[in-house]
Amino acid sequence: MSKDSLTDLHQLVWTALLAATIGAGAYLIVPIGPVPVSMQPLFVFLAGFALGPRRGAMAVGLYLLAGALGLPVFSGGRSGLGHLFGPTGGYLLGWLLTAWVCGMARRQDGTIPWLRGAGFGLTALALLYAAGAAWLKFALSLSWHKAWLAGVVPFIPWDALKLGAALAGARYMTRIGLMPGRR
Ligand SMILES: O=C(O)CCCC[C@@H]1SC[C@@H]2NC(=O)N[C@@H]21
Repeated sequence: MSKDSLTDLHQLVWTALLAATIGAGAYLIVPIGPVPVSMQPLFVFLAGFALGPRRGAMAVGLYLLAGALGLPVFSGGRSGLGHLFGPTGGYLLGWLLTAWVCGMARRQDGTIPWLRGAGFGLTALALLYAAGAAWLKFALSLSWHKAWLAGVVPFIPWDALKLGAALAGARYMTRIGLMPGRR
């Protein structure tokens, strides 16, 4: 097998693995209202940081496809198009962009400097909140203020921690040579 095909296979395995971990994170939730605190974003951030923009977004795409087709991978083990386009649909679809923007922190040589990672990560998080809260507002006919209170405020400290953990995790995985190189 050539080195390029091995790299492709390695990337494919990690893409599938990270898609599966996002699904596993859907079972680690704290239901606090229409939007739960969940571990899914940790793995979405990790997919972006560890795989880069294209593969990171592919991992999320794979995850969304699995959920849309009926696998119980959305928060609390839910599934289906009804949930994908339900009140939390803005976060779910927004994760494609989240993973992409986190992935942009990854340099050509695979390194992710702390500051660069934090910059792209926080930008990704702000975009995710904008998509998630705007969708929530229209799905549940909330005021902007209520959408902000239910869809953004309670998550900020936890998501900041998840972002830091994902960044540290991706840097470590890259440093020990666990992540596939670029083609
Ligand atoms: O219904 C789903 O499967 C998606 C849940 C979305 C949860 C959002 S993601 C951003 C924010 N951080 C959390 O921990 N929960 C919300």
